[in-house]
Amino acid sequence: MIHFENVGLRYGLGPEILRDITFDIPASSFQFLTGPSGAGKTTLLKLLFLSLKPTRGLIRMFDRDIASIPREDLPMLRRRIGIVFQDFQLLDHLTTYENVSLPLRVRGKEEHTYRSDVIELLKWVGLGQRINVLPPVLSGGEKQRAAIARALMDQPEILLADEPTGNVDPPMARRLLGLFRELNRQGTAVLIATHDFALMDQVDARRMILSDGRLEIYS
Ligand SMILES: Nc1ncnc2c1ncn2[C@@H]1O[C@H](COP(=O)(O)OP(=O)(O)OP(=O)(O)O)[C@@H](O)[C@H]1O
Repeated sequence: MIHFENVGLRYGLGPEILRDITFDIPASSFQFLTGPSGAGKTTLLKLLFLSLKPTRGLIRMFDRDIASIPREDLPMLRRRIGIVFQDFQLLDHLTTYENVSLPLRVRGKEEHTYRSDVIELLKWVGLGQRINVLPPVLSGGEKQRAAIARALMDQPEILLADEPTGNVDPPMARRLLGLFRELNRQGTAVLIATHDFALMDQVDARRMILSDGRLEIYS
Protein backbone atom coordinates (compact mmCIF):
# COMPACT_ATOMS: atom_id res chain seq x y z
CA MET A 1 0.00 0.00 0.00
CA ILE A 2 2.88 2.34 0.89
CA HIS A 3 6.46 1.88 -0.29
CA PHE A 4 9.50 4.03 0.60
CA GLU A 5 12.80 3.41 -1.16
CA ASN A 6 16.04 5.17 -0.25
CA VAL A 7 14.12 8.21 0.89
CA GLY A 8 16.10 11.15 2.20
CA LEU A 9 14.88 14.40 3.66
CA ARG A 10 16.56 17.64 4.65
CA TYR A 11 14.95 20.91 5.74
CA GLY A 12 16.32 23.70 3.54
CA LEU A 13 20.09 23.56 3.44
CA GLY A 14 20.31 21.75 6.79
CA PRO A 15 21.65 18.23 7.37
CA GLU A 16 19.78 15.17 6.18
CA ILE A 17 17.25 14.35 8.92
CA LEU A 18 16.19 11.07 7.27
CA ARG A 19 18.64 8.97 5.26
CA ASP A 20 18.07 6.01 2.95
CA ILE A 21 14.73 5.12 4.49
CA THR A 22 13.29 1.96 2.94
CA PHE A 23 10.15 0.17 4.11
CA ASP A 24 6.70 -1.06 3.13
CA ILE A 25 3.43 -0.64 4.95
CA PRO A 26 1.09 -3.40 3.84
CA ALA A 27 -2.69 -2.95 3.87
CA SER A 28 -4.31 -3.85 7.22
CA SER A 29 -0.95 -3.96 9.03
CA PHE A 30 -0.15 -2.65 12.51
CA GLN A 31 3.19 -1.06 13.42
CA PHE A 32 4.91 1.25 15.85
CA LEU A 33 7.39 3.95 14.87
CA THR A 34 9.82 4.80 17.62
CA GLY A 35 13.23 6.30 18.31
CA PRO A 36 14.84 8.97 20.45
CA SER A 37 13.46 12.48 20.60
CA GLY A 38 14.46 14.43 17.50
CA ALA A 39 15.14 11.27 15.48
CA GLY A 40 12.63 12.32 12.82
CA LYS A 41 9.39 10.50 13.67
CA THR A 42 7.16 13.52 13.10
CA THR A 43 9.07 14.28 9.90
CA LEU A 44 8.45 10.73 8.65
CA LEU A 45 4.75 11.07 9.50
CA LYS A 46 4.65 14.28 7.46
CA LEU A 47 6.12 12.42 4.48
CA LEU A 48 3.48 9.72 4.94
CA PHE A 49 0.73 12.35 5.09
CA LEU A 50 2.12 14.01 1.94
CA SER A 51 2.65 17.32 3.70
CA LEU A 52 6.38 17.15 2.96
CA LYS A 53 8.15 15.97 -0.18
CA PRO A 54 11.31 13.88 0.08
CA THR A 55 14.55 15.47 -1.09
CA ARG A 56 15.52 12.15 -2.66
CA GLY A 57 14.26 8.62 -3.11
CA LEU A 58 10.97 7.09 -4.16
CA ILE A 59 7.63 7.07 -2.37
CA ARG A 60 4.74 5.06 -3.78
CA MET A 61 1.32 5.36 -2.18
CA PHE A 62 -1.76 3.50 -3.27
CA ASP A 63 0.09 2.44 -6.44
CA ARG A 64 1.12 5.95 -7.41
CA ASP A 65 4.56 7.54 -7.46
CA ILE A 66 4.04 10.65 -5.36
CA ALA A 67 6.61 12.62 -7.39
CA SER A 68 4.24 12.55 -10.36
CA ILE A 69 1.04 13.44 -8.53
CA PRO A 70 -0.29 16.88 -9.44
CA ARG A 71 -0.85 19.18 -6.46
CA GLU A 72 -4.62 19.26 -7.07
CA ASP A 73 -4.83 15.47 -6.60
CA LEU A 74 -3.25 15.59 -3.13
CA PRO A 75 -6.46 16.28 -1.13
CA MET A 76 -8.14 13.21 -2.66
CA LEU A 77 -5.17 11.06 -1.75
CA ARG A 78 -4.92 12.51 1.77
CA ARG A 79 -8.51 11.47 2.42
CA ARG A 80 -7.30 7.87 2.27
CA ILE A 81 -4.91 8.66 5.15
CA GLY A 82 -6.15 9.60 8.62
CA ILE A 83 -3.80 11.50 10.92
CA VAL A 84 -3.96 12.33 14.61
CA PHE A 85 -1.56 15.12 15.50
CA GLN A 86 0.40 15.36 18.73
CA ASP A 87 -1.47 18.54 19.73
CA PHE A 88 -4.89 17.26 18.47
CA GLN A 89 -5.60 20.45 16.44
CA LEU A 90 -9.18 20.71 17.65
CA LEU A 91 -10.89 24.09 17.31
CA ASP A 92 -11.88 25.35 20.76
CA HIS A 93 -14.97 27.25 19.63
CA LEU A 94 -16.55 24.22 17.96
CA THR A 95 -18.22 21.32 19.78
CA THR A 96 -16.86 17.78 19.58
CA TYR A 97 -19.50 16.99 16.97
CA GLU A 98 -18.66 20.10 14.93
CA ASN A 99 -14.92 19.43 15.11
CA VAL A 100 -15.32 15.87 13.87
CA SER A 101 -17.71 16.82 11.07
CA LEU A 102 -15.80 19.95 10.01
CA PRO A 103 -13.89 18.28 7.12
CA LEU A 104 -17.23 17.18 5.63
CA ARG A 105 -18.83 20.58 6.12
CA VAL A 106 -15.85 22.28 4.47
CA ARG A 107 -16.35 20.01 1.48
CA GLY A 108 -19.93 21.24 1.21
CA LYS A 109 -21.69 18.07 2.39
CA GLU A 110 -25.23 18.49 3.72
CA GLU A 111 -25.51 17.74 7.41
CA HIS A 112 -28.33 15.22 7.00
CA THR A 113 -25.96 13.03 4.93
CA TYR A 114 -23.42 12.63 7.73
CA ARG A 115 -25.05 13.45 11.09
CA SER A 116 -25.85 9.88 12.13
CA ASP A 117 -22.41 8.62 10.97
CA VAL A 118 -20.62 11.24 13.08
CA ILE A 119 -22.72 10.40 16.14
CA GLU A 120 -22.11 6.68 15.64
CA LEU A 121 -18.36 7.28 15.32
CA LEU A 122 -18.33 9.44 18.47
CA LYS A 123 -20.13 6.68 20.34
CA TRP A 124 -17.62 4.15 19.00
CA VAL A 125 -14.69 6.13 20.46
CA GLY A 126 -16.59 6.48 23.76
CA LEU A 127 -17.64 10.12 23.42
CA GLY A 128 -21.39 9.55 23.15
CA GLN A 129 -21.92 11.74 26.23
CA ARG A 130 -19.54 14.49 25.05
CA ILE A 131 -20.99 15.26 21.64
CA ASN A 132 -22.04 18.83 22.35
CA VAL A 133 -19.23 20.07 24.57
CA LEU A 134 -16.32 22.32 23.60
CA PRO A 135 -12.74 20.93 23.59
CA PRO A 136 -11.54 23.00 26.60
CA VAL A 137 -13.97 20.98 28.73
CA LEU A 138 -12.64 17.62 27.47
CA SER A 139 -9.94 15.65 29.30
CA GLY A 140 -6.69 14.78 27.48
CA GLY A 141 -7.97 11.28 26.69
CA GLU A 142 -11.29 12.65 25.42
CA LYS A 143 -9.51 15.17 23.18
CA GLN A 144 -7.36 12.37 21.85
CA ARG A 145 -10.47 10.30 21.06
CA ALA A 146 -12.15 13.29 19.38
CA ALA A 147 -9.04 13.71 17.21
CA ILE A 148 -9.12 9.99 16.39
CA ALA A 149 -12.81 10.22 15.45
CA ARG A 150 -12.06 13.14 13.13
CA ALA A 151 -9.21 11.20 11.50
CA LEU A 152 -11.58 8.27 10.90
CA MET A 153 -14.42 10.31 9.40
CA ASP A 154 -13.41 9.50 5.82
CA GLN A 155 -12.80 5.80 6.56
CA PRO A 156 -9.08 6.04 5.75
CA GLU A 157 -7.07 3.02 4.64
CA ILE A 158 -4.30 3.95 7.08
CA LEU A 159 -4.35 5.81 10.38
CA LEU A 160 -1.21 7.65 11.51
CA ALA A 161 -1.03 8.72 15.15
CA ASP A 162 1.72 10.91 16.62
CA GLU A 163 2.31 10.15 20.34
CA PRO A 164 -1.36 9.28 20.95
CA THR A 165 -0.71 8.32 24.58
CA GLY A 166 1.59 11.25 25.37
CA ASN A 167 -0.96 13.11 27.49
CA VAL A 168 -2.96 10.35 29.12
CA ASP A 169 -2.61 8.01 32.12
CA PRO A 170 -1.83 4.28 31.66
CA PRO A 171 -5.48 3.07 31.82
CA MET A 172 -6.49 5.57 29.13
CA ALA A 173 -3.41 4.60 27.08
CA ARG A 174 -4.61 0.97 27.18
CA ARG A 175 -8.09 2.07 26.16
CA LEU A 176 -6.74 4.06 23.21
CA LEU A 177 -4.57 1.13 22.18
CA GLY A 178 -7.70 -1.07 22.30
CA LEU A 179 -9.39 1.37 19.94
CA PHE A 180 -6.48 1.26 17.48
CA ARG A 181 -6.41 -2.54 17.59
CA GLU A 182 -10.14 -2.79 16.99
CA LEU A 183 -9.81 -0.41 14.05
CA ASN A 184 -6.97 -2.56 12.72
CA ARG A 185 -9.08 -5.72 13.09
CA GLN A 186 -11.66 -4.02 10.92
CA GLY A 187 -9.02 -3.67 8.18
CA THR A 188 -7.42 -0.24 8.61
CA ALA A 189 -3.60 -0.15 8.64
CA VAL A 190 -2.29 1.61 11.76
CA LEU A 191 1.03 3.32 12.44
CA ILE A 192 1.61 4.70 15.93
CA ALA A 193 4.60 6.96 16.59
CA THR A 194 5.52 6.66 20.25
CA HIS A 195 8.22 6.73 22.93
CA ASP A 196 6.04 4.62 25.19
CA PHE A 197 7.69 1.21 25.63
CA ALA A 198 4.98 0.04 28.03
CA LEU A 199 2.49 0.65 25.22
CA MET A 200 4.58 -1.17 22.61
CA ASP A 201 5.07 -4.14 24.92
CA GLN A 202 1.30 -4.70 24.94
CA VAL A 203 1.15 -5.64 21.26
CA ASP A 204 3.18 -8.09 19.25
CA ALA A 205 3.62 -5.66 16.35
CA ARG A 206 6.37 -4.59 14.01
CA ARG A 207 8.67 -1.87 15.41
CA MET A 208 10.17 0.68 13.06
CA ILE A 209 13.04 2.29 14.94
CA LEU A 210 14.54 5.58 13.77
CA SER A 211 17.90 6.65 15.04
CA ASP A 212 20.46 8.98 13.58
CA GLY A 213 18.31 9.44 10.49
CA ARG A 214 18.22 5.73 9.67
CA LEU A 215 15.49 3.17 10.06
CA GLU A 216 15.68 -0.36 11.38
CA ILE A 217 12.72 -2.68 11.40
CA TYR A 218 12.05 -5.43 13.93
CA SER A 219 9.19 -7.74 13.08
N1 LIG B 1 10.52 22.68 9.90
C1 LIG B 1 11.76 22.32 10.30
N2 LIG B 1 12.84 23.00 9.89
C2 LIG B 1 14.08 22.63 10.25
N3 LIG B 1 14.37 21.58 11.03
C3 LIG B 1 13.32 20.85 11.48
C4 LIG B 1 11.96 21.18 11.14
N4 LIG B 1 11.14 20.27 11.73
C5 LIG B 1 11.95 19.42 12.40
N5 LIG B 1 13.26 19.77 12.26
C6 LIG B 1 14.41 19.04 12.82
O1 LIG B 1 14.36 17.72 12.37
C7 LIG B 1 14.77 16.80 13.38
C8 LIG B 1 13.69 15.74 13.58
O2 LIG B 1 12.52 16.36 14.12
P1 LIG B 1 11.17 15.56 14.35
O3 LIG B 1 10.19 16.52 14.95
O4 LIG B 1 10.79 14.87 13.10
O5 LIG B 1 11.65 14.47 15.43
P2 LIG B 1 10.81 13.50 16.37
O6 LIG B 1 11.50 12.18 16.32
O7 LIG B 1 9.36 13.55 15.98
O8 LIG B 1 10.99 14.17 17.78
P3 LIG B 1 10.06 14.09 19.08
O9 LIG B 1 10.04 12.66 19.50
O10 LIG B 1 10.80 14.96 20.07
O11 LIG B 1 8.72 14.65 18.71
C9 LIG B 1 15.05 17.65 14.62
O12 LIG B 1 16.46 17.86 14.66
C10 LIG B 1 14.35 18.95 14.34
O13 LIG B 1 15.00 20.03 14.96
